[in-house]
Amino acid sequence: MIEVYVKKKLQAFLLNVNFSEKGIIAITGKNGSGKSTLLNVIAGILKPDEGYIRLNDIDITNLPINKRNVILVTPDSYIPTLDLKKHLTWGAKLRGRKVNDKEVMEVAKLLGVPNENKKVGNLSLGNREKVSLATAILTKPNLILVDEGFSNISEKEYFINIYTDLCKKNQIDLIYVTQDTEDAKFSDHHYVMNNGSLHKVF
Ligand SMILES: Nc1ncnc2c1ncn2[C@@H]1O[C@H](COP(=O)(O)OP(=O)(O)OP(=O)(O)O)[C@@H](O)[C@H]1O
Repeated sequence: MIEVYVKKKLQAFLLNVNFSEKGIIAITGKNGSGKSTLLNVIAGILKPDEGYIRLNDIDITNLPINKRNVILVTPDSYIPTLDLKKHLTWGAKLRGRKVNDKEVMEVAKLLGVPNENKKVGNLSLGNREKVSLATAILTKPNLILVDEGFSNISEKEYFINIYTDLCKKNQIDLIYVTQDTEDAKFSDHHYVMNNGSLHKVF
């Protein structure tokens, strides 16, 4: 369960949101409407001017980024020089979660992460996105935030369905931001961001 009531001013732009949901949440909206700003505030990269963020009843507003149990995935949140298997185990270990090889293989197979020992930077764009998203799942945070992280994946529908199922099975809330309104159909709740404010569609 994620509860957000925040205000954040960036020059002429004002983010002003208030929502409370659990499960799979899609946020769509035009360029510059404030989607990334909201994810950055929830992840702790930007500090709100006012308000709070609660995750599973815990106030995380003032916790440092690595203590929130939240992972933000952007199209470039991977380490290009790491080999694939190390990447999948590294992300989790860094956050204090030991994953065994069996678990890594299972998640990688389910998500169609390529089974070759290349450096992540040498994979295709879509496969790099899969590696970032798989690493996030293996860490088992309370919340995953995905900022346009599905855009280059081929068979996107198939992938998002499996990814959202995996989140649910692991009791991970997921907020994904996309400019493609069609992508919202995979969510339990859909919001549109318009000029810093959220409007609920379903
Ligand atoms: N560091 C910053 N300083 C000042 N203004 C900023 C900063 N970051 C973002 N903004 C402004 O905040 C507004 C929201 O931007 P944001 O990137 O959150 O939108 P978005 O919906 O994610 O758009 P996009 O899809 O292009 O990423 C924009 O007007 C942007 O110019």
